[in-house]
Amino acid sequence: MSDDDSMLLNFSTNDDAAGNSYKQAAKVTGGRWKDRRRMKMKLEGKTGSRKRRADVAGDQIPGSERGGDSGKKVHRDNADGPAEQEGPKRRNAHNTQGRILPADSQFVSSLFTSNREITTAVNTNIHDESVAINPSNAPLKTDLFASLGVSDVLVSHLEQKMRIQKPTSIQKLAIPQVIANAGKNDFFIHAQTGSGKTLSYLLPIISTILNMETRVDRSSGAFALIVAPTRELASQIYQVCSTLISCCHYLVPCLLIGGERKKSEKARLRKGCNFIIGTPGRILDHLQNTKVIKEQLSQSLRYIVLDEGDKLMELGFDETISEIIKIVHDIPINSDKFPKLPHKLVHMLCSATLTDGVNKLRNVALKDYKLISNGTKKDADAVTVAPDQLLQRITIVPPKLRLVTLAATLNNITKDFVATDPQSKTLRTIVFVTCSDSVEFHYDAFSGSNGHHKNLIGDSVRVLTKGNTIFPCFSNSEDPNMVIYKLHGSLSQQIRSSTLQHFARDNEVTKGKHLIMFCTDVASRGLDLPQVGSVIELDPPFAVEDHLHRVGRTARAGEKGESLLFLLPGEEEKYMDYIQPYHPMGWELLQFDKELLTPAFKDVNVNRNDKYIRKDDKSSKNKNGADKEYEWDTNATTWHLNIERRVVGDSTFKNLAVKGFISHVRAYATHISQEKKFFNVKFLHLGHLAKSFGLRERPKAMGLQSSKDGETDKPTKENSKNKMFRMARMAEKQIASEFNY
Ligand SMILES: Nc1ncnc2c1ncn2[C@@H]1O[C@H](COP(=O)(O)OP(=O)(O)OP(=O)(O)O)[C@@H](O)[C@H]1O
Repeated sequence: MSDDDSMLLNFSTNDDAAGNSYKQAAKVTGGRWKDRRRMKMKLEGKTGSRKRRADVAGDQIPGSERGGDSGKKVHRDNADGPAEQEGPKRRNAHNTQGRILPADSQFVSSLFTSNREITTAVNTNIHDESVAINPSNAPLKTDLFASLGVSDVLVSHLEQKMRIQKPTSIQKLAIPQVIANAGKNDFFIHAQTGSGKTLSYLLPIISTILNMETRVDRSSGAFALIVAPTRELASQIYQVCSTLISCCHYLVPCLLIGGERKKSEKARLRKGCNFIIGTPGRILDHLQNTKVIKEQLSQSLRYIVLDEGDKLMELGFDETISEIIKIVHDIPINSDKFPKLPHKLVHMLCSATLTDGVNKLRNVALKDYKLISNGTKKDADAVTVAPDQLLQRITIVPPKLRLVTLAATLNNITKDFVATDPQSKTLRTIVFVTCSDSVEFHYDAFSGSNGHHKNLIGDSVRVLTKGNTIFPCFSNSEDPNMVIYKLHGSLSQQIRSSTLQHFARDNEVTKGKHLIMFCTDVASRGLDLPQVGSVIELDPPFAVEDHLHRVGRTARAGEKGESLLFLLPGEEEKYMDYIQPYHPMGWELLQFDKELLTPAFKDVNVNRNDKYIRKDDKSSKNKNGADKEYEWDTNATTWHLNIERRVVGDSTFKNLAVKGFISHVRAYATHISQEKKFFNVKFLHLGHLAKSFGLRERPKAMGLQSSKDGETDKPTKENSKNKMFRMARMAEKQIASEFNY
């Protein structure tokens, strides 16, 4: 990999925004010192000591064929100065064949050249559209909750208030068994994502409490302790529980999660509650330090539920869980007080996927357990598959083109949504990346380009406003119907909760809009968000189980849903064979250029962030003086150039790009060992990958994160590639959750 292999040097700063003069605009601060010096000399009317050939081999000409692999020379030659390279002076340069370029040609970047070849020619797991599909996690057609032993009050509440009429298959299996066998067995509930596992443990617990026909209230003590791996999931379970028991106002739930004030949690515990729901660390903290929680649990506690068991283990909560179980076991049960409740503690473990971690937790937490699974294989090693109705798509995209292909994908989804004349509907898309820094970069890249947005919730939600042209389907005159969100573990708990709430609720701001959330795996587990039409995995997950959980945010409870997985050409292509067993209904393999970029970028005019071209260059107009329409690949290239220009011109954005890139590479090194053969940091083309963060080259010459605008970057002793590998190795040794949360 050469230093500047296919890296672009021919772009200008966004002087539009700054309103600067030509000279100021040419003050490019990024790039290598040689390039900056050459540019400075040029501006001062001096020429460089060494004349280079003026050939422009490999550069793209609008409408010309893609290809060519001689980017290196081109970029060096084109490093003269931003305005000039794309301006009229350079228009008579030669192309690869020595042909004089037409006067109205523009030089555009080499986004489409020097990319690694895609070797997968045939889809080995074709999704057959002609096969009729029954949604695998949908409610059943004939069964009723009443026949499963659910209390009458709950049944009518479910039907009338929650619009839930029929049980799903896992609920049909779990509810009667938990009601009948509680006290004799523990339970391991294992079912697909979105199949209603939450109700499959809450309904039998609440029904058992209601069916004992003993007067209970908040002072009766806590009957169930429910532990979830993330604060978001714990809050969601708390919401579901609150909604369910709103039909019996005397029952009260209590939420204990990290990030909240312990003092107010203590006060709530003191008032009394019947269900304690929380994250492991905070629950253990209260068990060890808050006297009143033990009083709440003593005598009444009968159920302990560990939701998303594998994630609890993956996040390293095994010791915490063991400690919680030990403390809880030491609290005496008074079976005389509630004789109709189970006489001993019932442990329940829930998971959509089975990992070694779950097996370990099963051994720690469950005794004499019954497996309740709606899988085809009735053993604990059954493979969980993606919901049948999920339309999985996969696209193999060269690293340089990841960002622009993502833009195209989001653009296409929006266009399709707008075509349905949504009015009061809301569409949601979740984009998964591996680390917080990458979330920050993508969030800003897709929302903060030109200040045409409205910030909400401490700037974690941005409503795009008129004039925002970041997506190719928008023009200055259109009102963009997109709201962009970010969610990751480095945000404060308050912001995380408010952002998620805003994303999940339909309101005046979100009505008729396409809501796009950039997030880490913090949103991959258990979250039940309404109308999520698409999930995009821009970065493949750290482990295949996470893939199932991520795609499981859509196609829930029988609804339709689509997901798109981005893979890189090369070793990552083999990942498809690896995940094939999880997708028995097959997938569509999309060609990123024909099926994603072309529909998004053809027949649109991508705004140039370069006023010299737009205002003075007649070549950008057609005979009638209107803007000329370019080929889709030129539009895609221009779109990408706009991002690159922003990186150069906006030091804050540049910092986000550099941090995003570095963290992305570090996170890449933390794929689990079984999957390293597909995701090995050594296979990454760092230069090309940097481009997908809007960087001209990997952040060697950019001084990593330390350089301030206008300052010269300090030379580093260590070769940046080695440094990247060293950091990756270091990161590997650290706990993987750093990147998740
Ligand atoms: N019987 C039912 N009929 C209709 N909708 C249901 C039914 N049971 C649950 N749901 C809805 O299905 C959605 C998914 O439920 P839930 O979150 O419990 O799934 P899950 O199996 O826990 O998924 P995950 O594994 O992703 O956590 C929720 O919106 C819930 O309200």
